[in-house]
Amino acid sequence: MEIVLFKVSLTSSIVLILFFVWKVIERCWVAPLGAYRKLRRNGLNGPTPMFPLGNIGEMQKTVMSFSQAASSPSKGSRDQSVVTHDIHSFVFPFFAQWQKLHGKVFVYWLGVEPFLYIADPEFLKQMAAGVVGKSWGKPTVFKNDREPMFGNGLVMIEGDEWAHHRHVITPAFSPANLKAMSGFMVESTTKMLDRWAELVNSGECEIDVEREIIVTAGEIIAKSSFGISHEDGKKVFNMLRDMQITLFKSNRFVGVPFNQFMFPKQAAEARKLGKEIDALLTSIITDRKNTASGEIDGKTIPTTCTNQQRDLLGLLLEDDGGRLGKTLSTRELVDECKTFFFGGHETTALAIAWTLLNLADHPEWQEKLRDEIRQVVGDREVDATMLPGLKKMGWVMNEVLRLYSPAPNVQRQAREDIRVHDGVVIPSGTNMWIDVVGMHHDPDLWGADVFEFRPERFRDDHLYGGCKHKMGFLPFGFGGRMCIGRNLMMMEYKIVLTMILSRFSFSISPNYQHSPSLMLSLRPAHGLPLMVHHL
Ligand code: HEM
Repeated sequence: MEIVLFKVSLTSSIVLILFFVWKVIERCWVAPLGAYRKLRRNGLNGPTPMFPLGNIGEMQKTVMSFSQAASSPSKGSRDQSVVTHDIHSFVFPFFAQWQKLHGKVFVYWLGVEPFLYIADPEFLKQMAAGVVGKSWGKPTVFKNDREPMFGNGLVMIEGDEWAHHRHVITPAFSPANLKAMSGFMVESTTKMLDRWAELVNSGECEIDVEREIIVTAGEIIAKSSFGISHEDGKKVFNMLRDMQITLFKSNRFVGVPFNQFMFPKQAAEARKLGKEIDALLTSIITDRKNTASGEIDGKTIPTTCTNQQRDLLGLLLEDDGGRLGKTLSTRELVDECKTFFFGGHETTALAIAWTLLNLADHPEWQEKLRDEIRQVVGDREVDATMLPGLKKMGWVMNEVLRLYSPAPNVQRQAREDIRVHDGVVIPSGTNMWIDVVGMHHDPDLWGADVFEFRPERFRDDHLYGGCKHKMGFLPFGFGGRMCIGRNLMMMEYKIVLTMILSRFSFSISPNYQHSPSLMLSLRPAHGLPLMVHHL
């Protein structure tokens, strides 16, 4: 009997081990090889991958040799004190190199995941023509990787679920609703500028404006999203930032099978932070829901207290005959609040920070914007109604979003086969990496002055800045999945910049090193120290 039992358990263990080995082989070689052959049959080629790492090894080597060349004092090296806008080969050296060999559309591999690289707006136009918003997917590898940040929020969900969330959330971002948030922006910016004034008065004129503005934008988005009190806001903000840093440290091998086991400490830390953040947001949302329903612990509360706050969460909770926020569960609202935070604060802050760098480099544009502010705002406190009058500021914003797009790429996944043109079909499951920085710095699209800071290119063509192709300027993405927060961003950008320019002038600090780098967003690798002076 014992021998029989032993044989049965031995056989099941062997079967289990064989099954596991087969799964590994299938995941690491068979499935990727099948996808690789299918892509080649469809005329989509690129650098040769080495499974299971794909092209990650080559990418890391290119980055290393590029950084060594950039830091070497030999002839031809890059002077980091000079603000050159020719940054594509600096931010994505491997894409710049592969473009030379394979053109503006090719396939590369992150681990066992194929990515279709696209920097050709005409190809993008043809590809996107027949795909509606809810038919786009998001790369599964990033969904897993960024789950603690975005959960099942709008950035990550797909299909009917995405259509439902987008439909519920869109009205909250209407210009009329956003107007109520300008007060948060003025309040937090005043606090930041008072701090700058103290520093300057005490003789400390060098300020890392990137750090300062990221903190302020975090505070603004926390207030605009969930309207929480300063202390709660700070707590959620710090936890969300810690999580972002933890996740960034552990995402070097995205797409490589079992990569989640490579950084167990960071993964556990992110999970722990994720749970704490979710618990705090859940309690905030539950309180707000109870307040909205007019009941706390079964007791009716006075109607004067049930008026929802005019922040995004309040707008999503507003009862509109059962059509709006009531249809999002607390869990879904938690994920959307996290999504607004991560999708909204760093991108907006970086747009402002890169603008300050460019204005520091072009004092004549500081003056032009100050003149405009004097005419449009005068001595009054800036508010949302004045912003459309700040036209030149709009050109500057677009030019900065072109040269230093805080979202340097757009990521999508084909949920079904997509026919681009005769002979080229993108197979279902293929991920897409649309290289926004590549297109924004392409002389074929922008002409010989592509690397110059020339906001006036948006004077004559305020939507596309004279780009030769309408899909060549994509700071907020494209189609039905385009950024939902762009109006909020524009409002914050203009309010914060108006307030800074009205109180201070600035120039580039001798300690600034120009190194735009990819850290989820496009950031200055060594901060952004400017010399700040009272006007
Ligand atoms: C300079 C500032 C910003 C930039 C450059 C930016 C850029 C982008 C880009 C490129 C996308 C992807 C679009 C696509 O797939 O086609 C996106 C999506 C999104 N953004 Fe923004 N964004 C900014 C500010 C904001 C703000 C302030 C918020 C909200 C508070 C926000 C919330 C979102 C959300 C929720 C999505 C997902 C939309 C969807 O898939 O339906 N963004 N953004």
